[in-house]
Amino acid sequence: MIEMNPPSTNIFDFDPALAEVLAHAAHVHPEQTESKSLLDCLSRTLAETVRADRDQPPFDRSTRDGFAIKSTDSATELAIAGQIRAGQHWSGSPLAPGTALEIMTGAPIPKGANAVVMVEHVERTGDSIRLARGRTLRPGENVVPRGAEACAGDLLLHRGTILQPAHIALAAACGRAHLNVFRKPTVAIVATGDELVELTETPASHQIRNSNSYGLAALVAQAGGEPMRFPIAPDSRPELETIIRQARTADLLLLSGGVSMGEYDLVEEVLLSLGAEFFFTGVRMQPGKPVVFGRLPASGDVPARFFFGLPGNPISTQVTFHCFVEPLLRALSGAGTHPPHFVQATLAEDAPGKPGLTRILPAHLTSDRVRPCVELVGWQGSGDLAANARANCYAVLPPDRTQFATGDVITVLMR
Ligand SMILES: Nc1nc2c(c(=O)[nH]1)N[C@H]1C(S)=C(S)[C@@H](COP(=O)(O)OP(=O)(O)OC[C@H]3O[C@@H](n4cnc5c(N)ncnc54)[C@H](O)[C@@H]3O)O[C@H]1N2
Ligand code: MOO
Repeated sequence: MIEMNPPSTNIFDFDPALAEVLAHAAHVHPEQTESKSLLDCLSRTLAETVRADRDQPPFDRSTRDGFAIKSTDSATELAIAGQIRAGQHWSGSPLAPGTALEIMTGAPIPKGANAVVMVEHVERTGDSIRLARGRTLRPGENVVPRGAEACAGDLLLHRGTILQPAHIALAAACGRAHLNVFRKPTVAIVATGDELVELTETPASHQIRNSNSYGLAALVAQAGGEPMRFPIAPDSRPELETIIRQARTADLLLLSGGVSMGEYDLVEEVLLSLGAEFFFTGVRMQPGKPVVFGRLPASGDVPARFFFGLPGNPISTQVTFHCFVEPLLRALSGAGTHPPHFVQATLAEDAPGKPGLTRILPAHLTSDRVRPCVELVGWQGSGDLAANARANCYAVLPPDRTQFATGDVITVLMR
């Protein structure tokens, strides 16, 4: 699968193109790690394993405010022998038959008790209680036994986990104020095109603001990379070459624009002159058809580097990022091989396919809590950033049909 072909002949269907990226991602094993304080680890990739430092819960825990009793006593009147709050433990003698201990949520179950009856489910008379009429209590009810969630030493978080708030909370429960995470991969972003101006400049009527560098930087940061924005590269071989030589020091190189058929689309030519191998130079998809994926050889101290030439049209740039760049970037950040985030949803309106092309169109996903529904967002083509901002996902229309009908279940690319 991993082979080198002359650029212009290497056009893939969508699925093989994705398989090609994932095949390369599977060989990526970053090594550099750093220790970070726990809250700085959000969205970073864990470079170690986290084990339970003690049983969780560390004691048989009441899950309700109520009374700790022996379940076999539940039919009788019980004398209240004392109270246990969360943060306390019962230092008196084990619960005697015919007695109950008032207990709060989160408090340890005293010896002799095996269940908790909720305070709302008892009738209290002075210092004694009785289960309310019709109430019964099973052994273990409203109690989580010691170690039921995890035993000391159990592996709770795997190396390669992308740390979400749920993982941060679990690491905190294990007493981990710091974690070892993989160093963020650096990603050079080079926008090409003579028509581009930076945000700080006032564009002339024929000029375009360099929005792709910002869109890509945001996508890179969201996907766990460290964006490095380079100056705009003009459509000139020597200047493009100089910027690519500087940018290849990053772990991954992203170029936008200059990959189509035009006379000034020089990106592939310059990459080839630098010894690049090309895995694909186009994908039968829309938008994003001219997308290029390859690798620059090692040069001096700089190891071989993957690169993507992303089409300059801003929605093509973003769609091809989600489909191809993000999986490789995740691998470079230590998270292993992850395909893009696809889900299934029901089409809420008819949608036109294009035989031979996988269409990945800006769309809006809603859910009526029974099933997710998706509808296309009207757009003016792959330069329409306003339509893209109105969308929250992309509808994936496979290449084998001219028409998709309301009610069809289709794939959706999340972003
Ligand atoms: N004869 C053909 N023409 C085109 C083809 C084709 O197959 N045959 N493919 C079309 C498709 S599809 C796309 S996508 C574009 C991609 O072209 P490039 O990657 O070479 O991009 P450019 O021509 O440089 O720019 C396209 C478009 O995007 C705007 N752009 C570029 N960079 C930025 C940026 N950094 N920020 C904002 N906007 C940007 C640029 O101004 C153009 O409007 O080619 C089609 N043509
Ligand atoms: O990627 Mo091009 O924008 O298909 O339109």
